[in-house]
Amino acid sequence: MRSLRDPICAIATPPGKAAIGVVRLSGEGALEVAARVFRGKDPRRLPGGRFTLGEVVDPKTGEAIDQALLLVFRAPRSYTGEDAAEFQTHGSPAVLRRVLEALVQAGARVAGPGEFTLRAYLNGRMDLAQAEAVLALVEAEGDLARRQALRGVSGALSERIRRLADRLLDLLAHVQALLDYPEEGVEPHRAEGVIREVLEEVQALLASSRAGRLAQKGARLALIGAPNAGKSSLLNALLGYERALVSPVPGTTRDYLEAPLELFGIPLVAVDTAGVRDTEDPVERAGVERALRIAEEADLVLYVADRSKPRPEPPPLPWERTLKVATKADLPPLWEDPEYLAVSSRTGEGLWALKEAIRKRLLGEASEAVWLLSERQVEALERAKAHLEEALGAPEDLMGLSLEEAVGALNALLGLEVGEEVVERVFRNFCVGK
Ligand SMILES: Nc1nc2c(c(=O)[nH]1)N(C=O)[C@@H](CNc1ccc(C(=O)N[C@@H](CCC(=O)O)C(=O)O)cc1)CN2
Ligand SMILES: Nc1nc2c(ncn2[C@@H]2O[C@H](COP(=O)(O)OP(=O)(O)OP(=O)(O)O)[C@@H](O)[C@H]2O)c(=O)[nH]1
Ligand SMILES: [Mg+2]
Repeated sequence: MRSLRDPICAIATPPGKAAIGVVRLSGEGALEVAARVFRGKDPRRLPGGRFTLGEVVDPKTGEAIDQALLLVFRAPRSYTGEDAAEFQTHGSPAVLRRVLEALVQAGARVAGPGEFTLRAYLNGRMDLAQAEAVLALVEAEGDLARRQALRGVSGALSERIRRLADRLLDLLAHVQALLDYPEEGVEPHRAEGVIREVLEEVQALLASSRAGRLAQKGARLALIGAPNAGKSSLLNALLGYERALVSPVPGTTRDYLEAPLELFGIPLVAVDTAGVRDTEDPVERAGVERALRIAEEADLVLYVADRSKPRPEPPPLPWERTLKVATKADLPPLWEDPEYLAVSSRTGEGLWALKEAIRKRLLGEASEAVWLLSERQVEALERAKAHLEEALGAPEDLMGLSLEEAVGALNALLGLEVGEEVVERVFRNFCVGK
């Protein structure tokens, strides 16, 4: 791993022009480095938590690069836990690049991805689960992902994991006592009760991981049905604006069409497709084949059928991830089926219920308390689960071993006693400057 205390610097704001840009600096000697590039009050004499207005200058030539606000942080009261500084300049790429160069000339090194947060972790400012939550927060696209990630950053998930580990450690102490002093200690069936409770919570957390992934990565929602069923109209109704062409002519949508749609904070891509029917027209055929493939690949399919026409024969669809929708509910129905949600794109009737149904199908009943935020966290909990299951059936002398392994897995989730490779892998995914 790289040196862990030397001064590092990075542009923290996104590439491109903006009103303000931020360059961060952190590490031992950061304020000395800052002093070499700053004309104004001496950063070395500023107390932490203060800012001052001055100029960033080229340390070799003294040329002014830009006006800047300088923020000073003093260890351990900073994001990283080290001495740190931030330069807030005008947000032009030309300025930010020069400020970064100046800092490098003054003795700092350009930070690797996630290196600021890595230091925050190594300095005990946050655990590994919180660091992953920082990553998830930076990457959050929908409001749900943002909310979940923020809970992780503030330590709600870590707190839950720590409580579970504590319970197992208590139990472990009892089991040990039982072995050492067999006449006292715990009844075996009490141990089983505790393990079962912990196991249940672990399983609930694991069940939340699917929802967490969905909130982060979003989902694809495919609208499939016969020509003229009202797919494009439904897409427009869900979006709230006229994205797709609608007409009374069957076969209006020839190729598929994608539109981003945020539903209850979940980032979705809704895909409108060509109406599915047997046809000789090669172009239309290609569209139909595409539609069916899109259904196969979608996270959720809306099978759309017109209730004001004779009931159509449905195409082959992945029914376990399909919601059935009966459209044109404002017209007199020719058929009814309680499995179908009746909606009208024209009046908006049933639209809210459909959105609710989509949310439920995607997120399941996952409680919104805390969610797992990475594959690594899922793996750690899977391991904890396996060892807890092992402990359930085991005689007392072996139960202790399995409990220890389970505690180890929970601790690993928090980044306690994990190897360098694990830590490196977590931070590799970060962006530079975080
Ligand atoms: N300009 C700026 N904005 C930012 C960050 C940053 O690093 N810089 N953050 C980066 O992710 C987030 C805020 N996270 C932070 C967490 C702790 C400290 C910090 O200095 N904590 C000290 C001092 C607290 C105080 O003075 O009240 C401490 O906790 O001791 C700073 C930012 C979001 N906004
Ligand atoms: N009354 C009523 N008419 C609707 C409703 N939804 C769609 N329509 C009409 O049904 C016809 C077909 O709608 P589209 O949305 O283009 O149907 P589609 O499934 O996309 O059709 P293709 O692209 O040809 O596969 C249009 O004339 C719409 O105005 C509805 O809720 N109520
Ligand atoms: Mg259409």
